[in-house]
Amino acid sequence: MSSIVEMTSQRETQTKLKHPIHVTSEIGTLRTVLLKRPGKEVENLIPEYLQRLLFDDIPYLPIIQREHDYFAETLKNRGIEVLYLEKLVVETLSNPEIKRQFVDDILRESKANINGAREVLKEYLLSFSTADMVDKVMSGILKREIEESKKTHLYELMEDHYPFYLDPMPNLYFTRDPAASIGNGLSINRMREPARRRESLFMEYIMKLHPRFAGYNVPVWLDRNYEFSIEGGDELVLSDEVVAIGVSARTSARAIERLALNLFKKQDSFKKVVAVEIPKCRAFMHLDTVFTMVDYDKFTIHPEIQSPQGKMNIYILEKGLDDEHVNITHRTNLQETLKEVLGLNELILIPCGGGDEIAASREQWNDGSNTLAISPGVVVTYDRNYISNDLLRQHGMEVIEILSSELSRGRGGPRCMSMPIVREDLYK
Ligand SMILES: NC(=O)NCCC[C@H](N)C(=O)O
Repeated sequence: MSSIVEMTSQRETQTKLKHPIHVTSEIGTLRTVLLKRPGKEVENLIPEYLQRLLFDDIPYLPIIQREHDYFAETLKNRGIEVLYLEKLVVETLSNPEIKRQFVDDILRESKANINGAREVLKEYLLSFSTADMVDKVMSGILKREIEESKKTHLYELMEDHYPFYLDPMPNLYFTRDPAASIGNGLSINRMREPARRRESLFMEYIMKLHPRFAGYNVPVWLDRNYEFSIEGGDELVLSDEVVAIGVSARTSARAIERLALNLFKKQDSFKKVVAVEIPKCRAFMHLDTVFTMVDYDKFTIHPEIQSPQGKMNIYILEKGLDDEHVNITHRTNLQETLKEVLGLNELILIPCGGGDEIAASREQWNDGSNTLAISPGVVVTYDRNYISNDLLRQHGMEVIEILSSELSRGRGGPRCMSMPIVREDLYK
């Protein structure tokens, strides 16, 4: 855990920055990013519950950690400040009263599995140091961890039935999804899948109570109590005026419209929200699994999101007559729509896997389209997607490859594993 001195100096750095969150594009030079190092939560994945926990296989912990450390080092070597979610949460909960409140909140949201065991679990969690308690909450609590004598319900004694009181949160290393920085604020998301819904509680606490963010009135464009779901993998900040949002298996049209209304009302630089409908399937769970921005005028795309005629369902939302209405217009051509909203004459879509039917499908499954831009034309990608990476290079990109054998098993790539906190503005 950081010392007060470290936290004070973090706060001084932030004061100089004026806005602790500042993201006005997908590609502006990345200054600060939030990651989560995969931990014991990954070892609590078992075959019976893989699908429910949104994994396709069980990563090998020492290797996934090594690969993640390599990712973090790659970013640090480029001068990017890396913040860790787990560390921010521990710092946020340093006050015992806040820690108790957090334990109450997390247990309430884990209600499906704890039923009558809440008091016992509360006592159990509070018996740990804050760092160990946070680790427990993230990695899950097994029924066998609680003394037999404290179990008063039949379901608690059925060890071979369902093993967890608190489910593990193995998707936490995909920091992109629970919250998304947009302009000087963020959306703290109601996540679609029950397996991930608790994840955004951490960000709510951090924004309200961590000294790096608390007291700066960081605007929350949409909070996690909103009834319709949205996830950060669908939220792409194309410029300081335009946000693209996927209408996907995870993100609802209603949440997009509400976010657009709030943005237009409260951060008036934003003029357009482009809603891009993508097929609702596991491989394409978010817009950023099939489409990312890599340079001012270049994007990756998985060709399968377009019809054979190259058509899609796209809607542009703009400020309406009053604060409760948006104007909506329909488009069908992604390339033309991007040119229109970004004011460009030319724009290149770089197809995943070079557009080859097999390579595109294989590399998209392993997040070949999911690039993290760290400045215009410089992207971090998985090494395994060699066809897509070569094609990016042929288009003049600098491609920084990271290790990907185990990280990719969770179905997310470098963009999914990172939440930009501060990016430099683009030159206009
Ligand atoms: N932005 C992203 O596409 N994130 C990847 C999330 C993968 C995770 N296993 C999930 O299904 O939510």
